[in-house]
Amino acid sequence: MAKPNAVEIVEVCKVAPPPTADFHGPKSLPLTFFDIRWLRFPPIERLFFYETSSPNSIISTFFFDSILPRLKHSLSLTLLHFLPLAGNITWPPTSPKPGIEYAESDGVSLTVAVSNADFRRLSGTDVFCEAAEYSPLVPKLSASNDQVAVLAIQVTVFPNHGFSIGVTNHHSVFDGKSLILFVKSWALICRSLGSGHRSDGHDQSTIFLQLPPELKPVYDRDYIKDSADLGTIFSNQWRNIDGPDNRSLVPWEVKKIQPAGSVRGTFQMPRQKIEKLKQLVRVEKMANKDPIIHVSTFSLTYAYMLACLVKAEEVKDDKILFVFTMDLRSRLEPPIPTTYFGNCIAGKVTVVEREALLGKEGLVVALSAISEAIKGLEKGPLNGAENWVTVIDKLKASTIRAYSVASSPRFEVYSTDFGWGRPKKVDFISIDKTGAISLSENRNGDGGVEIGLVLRKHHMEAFSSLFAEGLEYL
Ligand SMILES: CC(C)(COP(=O)(O)OP(=O)(O)OC[C@H]1O[C@@H](n2cnc3c(N)ncnc32)[C@H](O)[C@@H]1OP(=O)(O)O)[C@@H](O)C(=O)NCCC(=O)NCCSC(=O)CC(=O)O
Repeated sequence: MAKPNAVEIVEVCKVAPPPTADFHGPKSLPLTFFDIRWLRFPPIERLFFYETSSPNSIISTFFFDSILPRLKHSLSLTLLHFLPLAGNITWPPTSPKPGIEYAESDGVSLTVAVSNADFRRLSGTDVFCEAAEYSPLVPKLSASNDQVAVLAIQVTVFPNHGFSIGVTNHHSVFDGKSLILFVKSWALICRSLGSGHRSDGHDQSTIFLQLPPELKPVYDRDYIKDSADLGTIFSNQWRNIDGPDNRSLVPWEVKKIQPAGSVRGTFQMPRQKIEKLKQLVRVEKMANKDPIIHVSTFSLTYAYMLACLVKAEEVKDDKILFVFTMDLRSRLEPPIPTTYFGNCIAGKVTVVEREALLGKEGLVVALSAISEAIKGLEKGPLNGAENWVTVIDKLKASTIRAYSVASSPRFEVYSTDFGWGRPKKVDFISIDKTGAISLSENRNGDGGVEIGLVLRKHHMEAFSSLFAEGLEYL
Protein backbone atom coordinates (compact mmCIF):
# COMPACT_ATOMS: atom_id res chain seq x y z
CA MET A 1 0.00 0.00 0.00
CA ALA A 2 2.41 2.65 -1.20
CA LYS A 3 -0.12 5.35 -2.07
CA PRO A 4 -1.24 7.70 0.73
CA ASN A 5 -4.89 7.42 1.86
CA ALA A 6 -5.11 3.92 0.36
CA VAL A 7 -7.63 1.45 1.74
CA GLU A 8 -6.83 -2.20 1.08
CA ILE A 9 -9.59 -4.77 1.47
CA VAL A 10 -8.18 -7.89 3.13
CA GLU A 11 -11.33 -9.94 3.65
CA VAL A 12 -15.01 -9.98 2.68
CA CYS A 13 -17.09 -12.56 4.52
CA LYS A 14 -20.65 -13.21 5.61
CA VAL A 15 -21.45 -13.21 9.32
CA ALA A 16 -24.47 -15.35 10.17
CA PRO A 17 -26.09 -16.18 13.50
CA PRO A 18 -24.78 -19.36 15.19
CA PRO A 19 -26.37 -22.28 13.29
CA THR A 20 -27.70 -24.31 16.19
CA ALA A 21 -29.08 -21.54 18.37
CA ASP A 22 -32.69 -20.50 18.86
CA PHE A 23 -33.60 -17.38 16.96
CA HIS A 24 -35.14 -14.51 18.89
CA GLY A 25 -36.20 -12.61 15.78
CA PRO A 26 -38.52 -13.57 12.90
CA LYS A 27 -37.19 -15.14 9.64
CA SER A 28 -39.47 -13.06 7.49
CA LEU A 29 -40.93 -9.67 8.19
CA PRO A 30 -43.54 -7.69 6.28
CA LEU A 31 -42.73 -4.09 5.46
CA THR A 32 -45.29 -1.56 6.72
CA PHE A 33 -46.27 1.63 4.91
CA PHE A 34 -43.73 3.48 7.10
CA ASP A 35 -41.02 1.22 5.60
CA ILE A 36 -42.23 0.96 1.99
CA ARG A 37 -42.15 4.71 1.75
CA TRP A 38 -38.30 4.53 1.68
CA LEU A 39 -38.05 1.63 -0.82
CA ARG A 40 -35.60 3.17 -3.33
CA PHE A 41 -33.99 5.70 -0.97
CA PRO A 42 -30.15 5.70 -1.10
CA PRO A 43 -28.54 3.61 1.70
CA ILE A 44 -27.68 5.29 4.99
CA GLU A 45 -23.98 5.24 5.93
CA ARG A 46 -22.53 5.84 9.41
CA LEU A 47 -18.92 5.64 10.55
CA PHE A 48 -17.66 5.15 14.12
CA PHE A 49 -13.97 5.87 14.82
CA TYR A 50 -12.28 4.17 17.82
CA GLU A 51 -8.83 5.12 19.04
CA THR A 52 -7.00 2.18 20.63
CA SER A 53 -3.68 1.40 22.13
CA SER A 54 -2.38 -2.05 22.79
CA PRO A 55 -0.41 -2.81 25.95
CA ASN A 56 1.53 -5.76 24.53
CA SER A 57 1.68 -5.56 20.76
CA ILE A 58 1.33 -3.15 17.90
CA ILE A 59 -2.26 -2.21 17.21
CA SER A 60 -2.59 -4.06 13.87
CA THR A 61 -1.58 -7.35 15.55
CA PHE A 62 -3.92 -6.60 18.46
CA PHE A 63 -6.66 -5.80 15.91
CA PHE A 64 -6.36 -9.04 13.93
CA ASP A 65 -5.76 -11.29 16.99
CA SER A 66 -8.24 -9.81 19.41
CA ILE A 67 -10.51 -6.99 18.22
CA LEU A 68 -11.65 -8.47 14.90
CA PRO A 69 -12.52 -11.99 16.18
CA ARG A 70 -14.50 -10.43 19.05
CA LEU A 71 -16.38 -8.09 16.71
CA LYS A 72 -17.24 -11.02 14.41
CA HIS A 73 -18.32 -13.36 17.21
CA SER A 74 -20.46 -10.72 18.91
CA LEU A 75 -22.04 -9.71 15.58
CA SER A 76 -23.04 -13.32 15.00
CA LEU A 77 -24.60 -13.53 18.49
CA THR A 78 -26.37 -10.19 18.03
CA LEU A 79 -28.00 -11.43 14.82
CA LEU A 80 -29.90 -13.97 16.92
CA HIS A 81 -31.96 -11.00 18.07
CA PHE A 82 -31.89 -9.12 14.76
CA LEU A 83 -32.37 -11.92 12.23
CA PRO A 84 -34.05 -9.76 9.55
CA LEU A 85 -30.80 -7.78 9.31
CA ALA A 86 -29.04 -10.86 7.94
CA GLY A 87 -31.66 -11.18 5.18
CA ASN A 88 -32.70 -9.31 2.05
CA ILE A 89 -35.59 -7.22 0.84
CA THR A 90 -37.42 -9.10 -1.92
CA TRP A 91 -40.53 -8.42 -3.97
CA PRO A 92 -41.76 -11.61 -5.71
CA PRO A 93 -44.10 -11.08 -8.72
CA THR A 94 -46.87 -12.83 -6.79
CA SER A 95 -46.64 -10.45 -3.85
CA PRO A 96 -48.44 -7.09 -3.78
CA LYS A 97 -45.87 -5.64 -1.38
CA PRO A 98 -42.12 -6.05 -0.78
CA GLY A 99 -40.91 -7.74 2.42
CA ILE A 100 -37.80 -9.04 4.22
CA GLU A 101 -36.75 -12.68 3.92
CA TYR A 102 -33.99 -14.50 5.76
CA ALA A 103 -32.71 -17.78 4.25
CA GLU A 104 -30.33 -20.27 5.93
CA SER A 105 -27.39 -19.22 3.71
CA ASP A 106 -27.84 -15.49 4.41
CA GLY A 107 -25.65 -13.31 6.59
CA VAL A 108 -24.43 -9.75 6.99
CA SER A 109 -21.61 -8.86 4.60
CA LEU A 110 -18.52 -7.90 6.62
CA THR A 111 -15.57 -6.23 4.89
CA VAL A 112 -12.22 -6.02 6.66
CA ALA A 113 -9.77 -3.39 5.41
CA VAL A 114 -6.49 -1.72 6.27
CA SER A 115 -6.04 2.02 5.72
CA ASN A 116 -2.88 4.09 5.72
CA ALA A 117 -4.85 7.36 5.88
CA ASP A 118 -4.17 9.76 8.74
CA PHE A 119 -6.52 8.50 11.49
CA ARG A 120 -6.17 11.65 13.63
CA ARG A 121 -7.01 13.94 10.70
CA LEU A 122 -10.08 11.92 9.61
CA SER A 123 -11.39 11.54 13.14
CA GLY A 124 -10.54 15.06 14.25
CA THR A 125 -12.36 18.35 13.85
CA ASP A 126 -9.47 20.72 13.20
CA VAL A 127 -9.29 20.42 9.41
CA PHE A 128 -11.91 19.98 6.72
CA CYS A 129 -11.10 16.65 5.03
CA GLU A 130 -12.37 15.90 1.55
CA ALA A 131 -15.70 14.07 1.80
CA ALA A 132 -14.43 11.50 -0.73
CA GLU A 133 -11.76 10.36 1.77
CA TYR A 134 -14.45 8.75 3.94
CA SER A 135 -16.24 6.79 1.19
CA PRO A 136 -13.80 3.81 1.12
CA LEU A 137 -14.47 3.28 4.87
CA VAL A 138 -18.16 2.39 4.47
CA PRO A 139 -19.38 -0.70 2.59
CA LYS A 140 -21.86 -0.87 -0.29
CA LEU A 141 -25.12 -2.80 0.02
CA SER A 142 -25.32 -5.64 -2.48
CA ALA A 143 -28.33 -4.89 -4.67
CA SER A 144 -29.99 -6.33 -7.75
CA ASN A 145 -33.44 -5.79 -9.24
CA ASP A 146 -34.70 -8.86 -7.33
CA GLN A 147 -33.18 -8.35 -3.92
CA VAL A 148 -31.22 -5.88 -1.86
CA ALA A 149 -29.28 -6.50 1.34
CA VAL A 150 -30.57 -4.94 4.55
CA LEU A 151 -27.19 -4.25 6.16
CA ALA A 152 -23.45 -4.28 5.41
CA ILE A 153 -20.53 -3.60 7.77
CA GLN A 154 -16.89 -2.66 7.24
CA VAL A 155 -14.20 -2.72 9.89
CA THR A 156 -11.04 -0.83 8.91
CA VAL A 157 -7.83 -0.82 10.91
CA PHE A 158 -5.52 2.20 10.91
CA PRO A 159 -2.26 0.59 12.08
CA ASN A 160 -0.96 2.11 15.32
CA HIS A 161 -3.96 4.40 15.80
CA GLY A 162 -7.29 2.64 15.93
CA PHE A 163 -10.09 1.28 13.80
CA SER A 164 -13.40 2.36 12.32
CA ILE A 165 -16.73 0.58 11.96
CA GLY A 166 -18.73 1.58 8.90
CA VAL A 167 -22.41 0.63 8.92
CA THR A 168 -24.54 0.87 5.76
CA ASN A 169 -28.25 0.13 6.00
CA HIS A 170 -31.36 0.19 3.87
CA HIS A 171 -33.77 2.84 5.12
CA SER A 172 -36.74 0.71 4.09
CA VAL A 173 -36.09 -1.72 6.93
CA PHE A 174 -35.43 0.61 9.83
CA ASP A 175 -35.10 4.22 10.87
CA GLY A 176 -32.18 5.71 12.79
CA LYS A 177 -33.63 4.77 16.17
CA SER A 178 -33.85 1.07 15.28
CA LEU A 179 -30.43 1.07 13.61
CA ILE A 180 -28.87 2.47 16.78
CA LEU A 181 -30.76 -0.15 18.82
CA PHE A 182 -28.96 -2.81 16.78
CA VAL A 183 -25.52 -1.12 16.98
CA LYS A 184 -25.82 -0.66 20.76
CA SER A 185 -26.90 -4.29 21.21
CA TRP A 186 -23.89 -5.44 19.20
CA ALA A 187 -21.62 -3.15 21.26
CA LEU A 188 -23.06 -4.48 24.54
CA ILE A 189 -22.58 -8.13 23.53
CA CYS A 190 -19.06 -7.39 22.26
CA ARG A 191 -18.19 -5.62 25.53
CA SER A 192 -19.63 -8.49 27.55
CA LEU A 193 -17.58 -11.04 25.59
CA GLY A 194 -14.45 -9.12 26.51
CA SER A 195 -15.30 -8.95 30.18
CA GLY A 196 -16.55 -12.53 30.38
CA HIS A 197 -19.94 -11.29 31.60
CA ARG A 198 -23.27 -12.05 30.06
CA SER A 199 -25.18 -9.10 28.69
CA ASP A 200 -27.88 -9.79 31.28
CA GLY A 201 -25.32 -9.43 34.05
CA HIS A 202 -24.77 -13.11 34.93
CA ASP A 203 -21.34 -14.66 34.67
CA GLN A 204 -21.06 -16.75 31.53
CA SER A 205 -18.57 -16.56 28.72
CA THR A 206 -20.12 -18.06 25.62
CA ILE A 207 -23.90 -17.75 25.27
CA PHE A 208 -25.54 -14.33 25.20
CA LEU A 209 -29.21 -14.90 24.71
CA GLN A 210 -30.69 -12.01 26.64
CA LEU A 211 -30.73 -8.30 25.92
CA PRO A 212 -31.90 -5.76 28.50
CA PRO A 213 -35.48 -4.50 27.87
CA GLU A 214 -34.29 -1.13 26.55
CA LEU A 215 -32.43 -2.90 23.72
CA LYS A 216 -34.82 -5.75 22.94
CA PRO A 217 -36.32 -5.19 19.46
CA VAL A 218 -40.11 -5.42 19.15
CA TYR A 219 -41.12 -6.83 15.74
CA ASP A 220 -44.89 -6.98 16.18
CA ARG A 221 -46.38 -5.38 13.02
CA ASP A 222 -49.85 -5.20 14.64
CA TYR A 223 -48.70 -1.99 16.30
CA ILE A 224 -48.86 -0.25 12.92
CA LYS A 225 -52.48 0.31 11.97
CA ASP A 226 -52.95 0.84 8.23
CA SER A 227 -56.69 1.44 7.85
CA ALA A 228 -56.17 3.39 4.59
CA ASP A 229 -54.05 0.54 3.14
CA LEU A 230 -51.15 2.90 2.55
CA GLY A 231 -48.78 -0.08 2.24
CA THR A 232 -50.52 -1.17 -0.98
CA ILE A 233 -50.88 2.41 -2.24
CA PHE A 234 -47.15 3.09 -1.74
CA SER A 235 -46.18 -0.26 -3.33
CA ASN A 236 -48.29 0.56 -6.39
CA GLN A 237 -46.76 4.03 -6.57
CA TRP A 238 -43.24 2.58 -6.53
CA ARG A 239 -44.19 0.13 -9.29
CA ASN A 240 -45.19 3.06 -11.49
CA ILE A 241 -42.18 5.25 -10.77
CA ASP A 242 -39.54 4.51 -13.46
CA GLY A 243 -41.83 2.38 -15.59
CA PRO A 244 -44.94 0.20 -15.50
CA ASP A 245 -44.87 -2.70 -13.04
CA ASN A 246 -41.31 -1.92 -11.98
CA ARG A 247 -40.44 -3.98 -8.91
CA SER A 248 -36.78 -3.02 -8.94
CA LEU A 249 -35.26 -2.78 -5.49
CA VAL A 250 -32.02 -1.12 -6.59
CA PRO A 251 -31.62 2.07 -4.53
CA TRP A 252 -31.78 5.32 -6.47
CA GLU A 253 -28.48 6.79 -7.62
CA VAL A 254 -28.94 10.36 -6.46
CA LYS A 255 -26.98 13.09 -8.12
CA LYS A 256 -24.61 14.27 -5.38
CA ILE A 257 -25.73 17.66 -4.12
CA GLN A 258 -22.15 18.61 -3.34
CA PRO A 259 -19.61 18.21 -6.18
CA ALA A 260 -16.23 16.43 -6.15
CA GLY A 261 -13.76 18.21 -3.88
CA SER A 262 -16.40 19.05 -1.24
CA VAL A 263 -15.29 18.81 2.36
CA ARG A 264 -16.71 17.42 5.58
CA GLY A 265 -16.97 19.66 8.63
CA THR A 266 -17.97 19.01 12.25
CA PHE A 267 -19.25 21.81 14.47
CA GLN A 268 -20.28 21.98 18.10
CA MET A 269 -23.18 23.93 19.49
CA PRO A 270 -22.35 24.07 23.23
CA ARG A 271 -25.19 23.71 25.77
CA GLN A 272 -24.38 27.11 27.27
CA LYS A 273 -24.80 28.82 23.87
CA ILE A 274 -28.09 27.01 23.30
CA GLU A 275 -29.38 28.35 26.64
CA LYS A 276 -28.30 31.89 25.71
CA LEU A 277 -30.03 31.58 22.33
CA LYS A 278 -33.19 30.37 24.09
CA GLN A 279 -33.18 33.47 26.32
CA LEU A 280 -32.51 35.76 23.37
CA VAL A 281 -35.39 34.36 21.33
CA ARG A 282 -37.77 34.59 24.30
CA VAL A 283 -36.85 38.24 24.95
CA GLU A 284 -37.22 39.09 21.27
CA LYS A 285 -40.59 37.37 21.03
CA MET A 286 -41.86 39.14 24.14
CA ALA A 287 -40.73 42.52 22.80
CA ASN A 288 -42.64 41.83 19.59
CA LYS A 289 -45.64 40.51 21.56
CA ASP A 290 -45.55 37.43 19.29
CA PRO A 291 -47.03 34.19 20.53
CA ILE A 292 -44.44 31.93 22.10
CA ILE A 293 -43.16 29.45 19.56
CA HIS A 294 -41.69 25.96 20.05
CA VAL A 295 -38.18 26.68 21.33
CA SER A 296 -36.10 23.55 21.90
CA THR A 297 -32.49 22.46 21.55
CA PHE A 298 -33.37 20.86 18.23
CA SER A 299 -35.36 23.75 16.76
CA LEU A 300 -32.81 26.36 17.81
CA THR A 301 -29.84 24.43 16.49
CA TYR A 302 -31.57 23.69 13.18
CA ALA A 303 -32.77 27.29 12.80
CA TYR A 304 -29.31 28.67 13.58
CA MET A 305 -27.76 26.32 11.01
CA LEU A 306 -30.28 27.34 8.35
CA ALA A 307 -29.71 31.05 8.89
CA CYS A 308 -25.91 30.54 8.56
CA LEU A 309 -26.10 28.07 5.65
CA VAL A 310 -28.27 30.19 3.38
CA LYS A 311 -25.74 33.02 3.72
CA ALA A 312 -22.65 30.80 3.42
CA GLU A 313 -23.88 28.94 0.35
CA GLU A 314 -25.15 32.16 -1.27
CA VAL A 315 -28.32 30.30 -2.23
CA LYS A 316 -29.95 31.85 -5.30
CA ASP A 317 -33.39 30.18 -5.10
CA ASP A 318 -36.20 32.48 -3.91
CA LYS A 319 -37.56 29.72 -1.73
CA ILE A 320 -35.68 27.27 0.47
CA LEU A 321 -36.96 23.90 1.65
CA PHE A 322 -36.53 22.66 5.24
CA VAL A 323 -37.04 18.92 5.62
CA PHE A 324 -36.94 17.01 8.90
CA THR A 325 -38.36 13.83 10.35
CA MET A 326 -40.27 13.19 13.55
CA ASP A 327 -40.28 10.01 15.57
CA LEU A 328 -43.93 8.91 15.83
CA ARG A 329 -43.52 6.04 18.35
CA SER A 330 -44.74 8.20 21.20
CA ARG A 331 -47.09 10.23 19.00
CA LEU A 332 -49.31 7.49 17.56
CA GLU A 333 -52.60 6.82 19.28
CA PRO A 334 -52.08 4.58 21.22
CA PRO A 335 -48.28 5.05 21.46
CA ILE A 336 -46.11 2.09 20.46
CA PRO A 337 -43.04 0.69 22.26
CA THR A 338 -39.93 2.80 21.97
CA THR A 339 -38.02 -0.35 20.92
CA TYR A 340 -40.42 -1.06 18.02
CA PHE A 341 -38.11 -2.22 15.21
CA GLY A 342 -38.71 -0.70 11.78
CA ASN A 343 -39.55 2.76 10.55
CA CYS A 344 -41.90 4.91 12.55
CA ILE A 345 -41.10 8.42 11.38
CA ALA A 346 -42.92 11.11 9.45
CA GLY A 347 -41.23 13.74 7.29
CA LYS A 348 -42.13 17.39 7.18
CA VAL A 349 -41.30 19.75 4.32
CA THR A 350 -41.54 23.51 4.91
CA VAL A 351 -40.97 26.32 2.40
CA VAL A 352 -39.29 29.54 3.54
CA GLU A 353 -38.48 32.75 1.60
CA ARG A 354 -34.75 33.21 1.12
CA GLU A 355 -34.92 36.99 1.67
CA ALA A 356 -36.59 36.53 5.05
CA LEU A 357 -33.88 34.10 6.11
CA LEU A 358 -31.12 36.46 5.05
CA GLY A 359 -32.54 39.34 7.09
CA LYS A 360 -31.82 40.36 10.70
CA GLU A 361 -34.68 38.17 11.87
CA GLY A 362 -33.41 35.11 9.93
CA LEU A 363 -33.07 32.94 13.04
CA VAL A 364 -36.61 33.73 14.25
CA VAL A 365 -38.02 33.19 10.74
CA ALA A 366 -36.43 29.75 10.56
CA LEU A 367 -37.51 28.95 14.11
CA SER A 368 -41.10 29.93 13.38
CA ALA A 369 -41.19 27.72 10.28
CA ILE A 370 -39.83 24.73 12.23
CA SER A 371 -42.28 25.41 15.09
CA GLU A 372 -45.22 25.58 12.70
CA ALA A 373 -44.20 22.26 11.21
CA ILE A 374 -43.98 20.60 14.65
CA LYS A 375 -47.30 22.18 15.62
CA GLY A 376 -48.79 20.58 12.49
CA LEU A 377 -48.55 17.26 14.36
CA GLU A 378 -51.61 18.36 16.28
CA LYS A 379 -53.67 17.75 13.11
CA GLY A 380 -52.68 14.09 13.40
CA PRO A 381 -49.24 12.56 12.83
CA LEU A 382 -50.41 10.77 9.67
CA ASN A 383 -52.09 13.80 8.13
CA GLY A 384 -51.09 13.86 4.43
CA ALA A 385 -49.38 10.45 4.66
CA GLU A 386 -50.90 9.36 1.34
CA ASN A 387 -48.47 11.77 -0.40
CA TRP A 388 -45.28 10.52 1.25
CA VAL A 389 -43.91 8.58 -1.75
CA THR A 390 -44.78 11.29 -4.27
CA VAL A 391 -43.08 13.89 -2.05
CA ILE A 392 -39.85 11.80 -2.01
CA ASP A 393 -40.03 11.46 -5.80
CA LYS A 394 -40.61 15.22 -6.23
CA LEU A 395 -37.77 16.14 -3.85
CA LYS A 396 -35.43 13.89 -5.86
CA ALA A 397 -36.27 15.81 -9.04
CA SER A 398 -36.32 19.27 -7.40
CA THR A 399 -33.40 21.63 -7.98
CA ILE A 400 -34.35 23.92 -5.05
CA ARG A 401 -31.87 23.69 -2.16
CA ALA A 402 -33.42 21.47 0.50
CA TYR A 403 -31.83 21.45 3.94
CA SER A 404 -32.78 18.14 5.50
CA VAL A 405 -31.78 16.66 8.86
CA ALA A 406 -30.28 13.20 9.36
CA SER A 407 -30.02 11.30 12.65
CA SER A 408 -30.78 12.82 16.04
CA PRO A 409 -28.97 13.89 19.24
CA ARG A 410 -31.39 11.56 21.08
CA PHE A 411 -29.60 8.51 19.63
CA GLU A 412 -26.60 9.17 21.91
CA VAL A 413 -24.15 7.64 19.44
CA TYR A 414 -21.16 8.59 21.59
CA SER A 415 -22.15 6.00 24.19
CA THR A 416 -21.53 3.17 21.68
CA ASP A 417 -18.71 1.31 23.42
CA PHE A 418 -17.68 -2.09 21.98
CA GLY A 419 -15.22 -2.62 24.83
CA TRP A 420 -12.46 -0.29 23.69
CA GLY A 421 -13.95 2.97 24.94
CA ARG A 422 -16.26 5.62 23.51
CA PRO A 423 -15.98 6.55 19.82
CA LYS A 424 -13.51 9.31 19.06
CA LYS A 425 -15.89 10.54 16.37
CA VAL A 426 -19.11 9.45 14.68
CA ASP A 427 -19.79 10.64 11.14
CA PHE A 428 -22.90 10.37 9.01
CA ILE A 429 -21.20 9.62 5.69
CA SER A 430 -24.21 9.56 3.33
CA ILE A 431 -24.89 13.28 3.84
CA ASP A 432 -22.37 13.82 1.04
CA LYS A 433 -25.04 12.49 -1.34
CA THR A 434 -28.20 13.86 0.24
CA GLY A 435 -26.86 17.26 1.35
CA ALA A 436 -28.45 16.75 4.78
CA ILE A 437 -27.26 18.23 8.08
CA SER A 438 -26.47 15.44 10.55
CA LEU A 439 -27.12 15.93 14.26
CA SER A 440 -25.80 14.04 17.26
CA GLU A 441 -25.11 14.84 20.88
CA ASN A 442 -21.87 16.68 21.60
CA ARG A 443 -19.09 14.18 22.18
CA ASN A 444 -17.87 16.11 25.25
CA GLY A 445 -21.14 15.31 27.01
CA ASP A 446 -22.04 18.97 27.74
CA GLY A 447 -25.63 18.46 26.54
CA GLY A 448 -25.00 20.42 23.36
CA VAL A 449 -25.36 19.31 19.76
CA GLU A 450 -22.73 18.16 17.27
CA ILE A 451 -23.38 18.98 13.64
CA GLY A 452 -22.00 17.29 10.52
CA LEU A 453 -21.95 19.00 7.12
CA VAL A 454 -20.58 18.44 3.64
CA LEU A 455 -20.13 21.61 1.59
CA ARG A 456 -17.93 23.06 -1.15
CA LYS A 457 -14.67 24.14 0.52
CA HIS A 458 -15.21 27.89 0.20
CA HIS A 459 -18.79 27.54 1.46
CA MET A 460 -17.55 25.52 4.44
CA GLU A 461 -15.04 28.25 5.28
CA ALA A 462 -17.72 30.94 5.00
CA PHE A 463 -20.10 28.84 7.12
CA SER A 464 -17.44 28.22 9.73
CA SER A 465 -16.85 31.99 10.19
CA LEU A 466 -20.58 32.78 10.34
CA PHE A 467 -21.25 29.95 12.80
CA ALA A 468 -18.43 31.05 15.14
CA GLU A 469 -19.17 34.80 14.86
CA GLY A 470 -22.85 34.36 15.69
CA LEU A 471 -22.05 32.39 18.84
CA GLU A 472 -19.12 34.54 19.97
CA TYR A 473 -21.22 37.44 21.23
CA LEU A 474 -23.83 35.34 23.00
C1 LIG B 1 -39.79 16.33 16.00
C2 LIG B 1 -38.59 16.50 16.88
C3 LIG B 1 -37.34 16.61 15.97
C4 LIG B 1 -38.79 17.81 17.67
O1 LIG B 1 -37.83 17.86 18.65
P1 LIG B 1 -37.87 18.94 19.80
O2 LIG B 1 -36.80 18.63 20.76
O3 LIG B 1 -37.87 20.28 19.14
O4 LIG B 1 -39.30 18.83 20.48
P2 LIG B 1 -39.87 17.75 21.48
O5 LIG B 1 -41.27 18.09 21.70
O6 LIG B 1 -39.56 16.40 20.96
O7 LIG B 1 -39.05 17.96 22.84
C5 LIG B 1 -39.21 19.11 23.63
C6 LIG B 1 -38.26 19.04 24.81
O8 LIG B 1 -38.41 17.80 25.52
C7 LIG B 1 -37.21 17.02 25.46
N1 LIG B 1 -37.54 15.63 25.12
C8 LIG B 1 -38.73 15.19 24.71
N2 LIG B 1 -38.69 13.86 24.52
C9 LIG B 1 -37.44 13.44 24.76
C10 LIG B 1 -36.76 12.20 24.72
N3 LIG B 1 -37.38 11.07 24.39
N4 LIG B 1 -35.47 12.17 25.01
C11 LIG B 1 -34.82 13.31 25.34
N5 LIG B 1 -35.41 14.50 25.42
C12 LIG B 1 -36.69 14.59 25.13
C13 LIG B 1 -36.42 17.65 24.32
O9 LIG B 1 -35.02 17.46 24.51
C14 LIG B 1 -36.82 19.10 24.38
O10 LIG B 1 -36.13 19.82 25.39
P3 LIG B 1 -34.80 20.66 25.13
O11 LIG B 1 -35.18 21.90 24.44
O12 LIG B 1 -34.25 20.92 26.48
O13 LIG B 1 -33.92 19.81 24.29
C15 LIG B 1 -38.39 15.34 17.87
O14 LIG B 1 -39.54 15.27 18.73
C16 LIG B 1 -38.16 14.02 17.24
O15 LIG B 1 -39.06 13.31 16.79
N6 LIG B 1 -36.86 13.60 17.15
C17 LIG B 1 -36.43 12.35 16.60
C18 LIG B 1 -36.20 12.49 15.11
C19 LIG B 1 -35.60 11.25 14.49
O16 LIG B 1 -35.84 10.13 14.92
N7 LIG B 1 -34.76 11.44 13.49
C20 LIG B 1 -34.09 10.40 12.77
C21 LIG B 1 -34.88 10.03 11.54
S1 LIG B 1 -34.19 8.63 10.72
C22 LIG B 1 -32.85 9.24 9.91
O17 LIG B 1 -32.60 10.38 9.86
C23 LIG B 1 -31.99 8.23 9.30
C24 LIG B 1 -31.06 7.67 10.29
O18 LIG B 1 -30.81 8.29 11.31
O19 LIG B 1 -30.54 6.56 10.05
